[in-house]
Amino acid sequence: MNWFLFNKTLKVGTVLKQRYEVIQFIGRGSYGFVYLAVDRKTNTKVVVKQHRQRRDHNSIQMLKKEAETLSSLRHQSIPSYIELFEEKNKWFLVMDYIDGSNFEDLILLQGKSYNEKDSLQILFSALMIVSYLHENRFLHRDLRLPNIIKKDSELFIIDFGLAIKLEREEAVSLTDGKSEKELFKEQSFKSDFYALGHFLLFLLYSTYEPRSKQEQSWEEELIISNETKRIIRKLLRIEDSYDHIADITQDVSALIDKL
Ligand SMILES: Nc1ncnc2c1ncn2[C@@H]1O[C@H](COP(=O)(O)OP(=O)(O)OP(=O)(O)O)[C@@H](O)[C@H]1O
Repeated sequence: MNWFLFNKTLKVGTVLKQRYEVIQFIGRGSYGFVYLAVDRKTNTKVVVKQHRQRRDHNSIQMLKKEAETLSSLRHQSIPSYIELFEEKNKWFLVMDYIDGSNFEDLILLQGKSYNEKDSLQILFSALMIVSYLHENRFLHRDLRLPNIIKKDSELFIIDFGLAIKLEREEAVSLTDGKSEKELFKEQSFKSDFYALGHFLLFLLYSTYEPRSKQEQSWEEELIISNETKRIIRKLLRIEDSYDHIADITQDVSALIDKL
């Protein structure tokens, strides 16, 4: 197989299934290409993900798994599944397009900054969506800045490529010398809590102005309340971790009211 030709991206103007017209190439993900397209049937913008042939992954399987996850979720803050299809030996997944900006772009490109209260309010909105996932026994396992989108004042979570349905939760306690990667990917709800801890830290760092040339720990660098520090420590499992998402939501909401 000619890998290069197989992995060529679609041209703007290509119409798939006589329905989806590619209008923009959005990006190259770990296992596929992502396009913005217009659904001629509904005249709305959609996202089309195309698998990319890789020697080391079964990208078709991954795309199918993402389609299965998306099709079993229904939430106003998660893109709706439209369809999965094969055309000319390539597989495509179509979903709603969320016309907003992800937090990586908001902070790094647009220079947005979030104070302690803003950051906790954003975390609270993310927790509402993750609660829905966890209630349905799904773990997202990739809650990073590029996968959390803000559209007007609403938050959305995208990219269910690594999500899994948890049949049986791994018993996990403290970090036990695990690497960051292992903590993100663990088959436990705590892996999403861990990612949300990092998400909160990134939001808080958006207002950070270095006061010393020496690099310090986040607890020394960030000027935030002890309560927020404690929430982060628990999310990152530096101390007694959270067991249930409802406990996080409760702590965050009580603290927002206080600040
Ligand atoms: N439903 C969507 N609405 C808006 N933008 C989207 C949507 N899905 C994906 N994108 C955009 O395309 C980019 C890549 O998509 P996605 O993260 O799902 O692909 P991936 O192959 O899993 O990538 P990665 O390796 O970065 O995880 C996202 O960062 C986002 O900018």
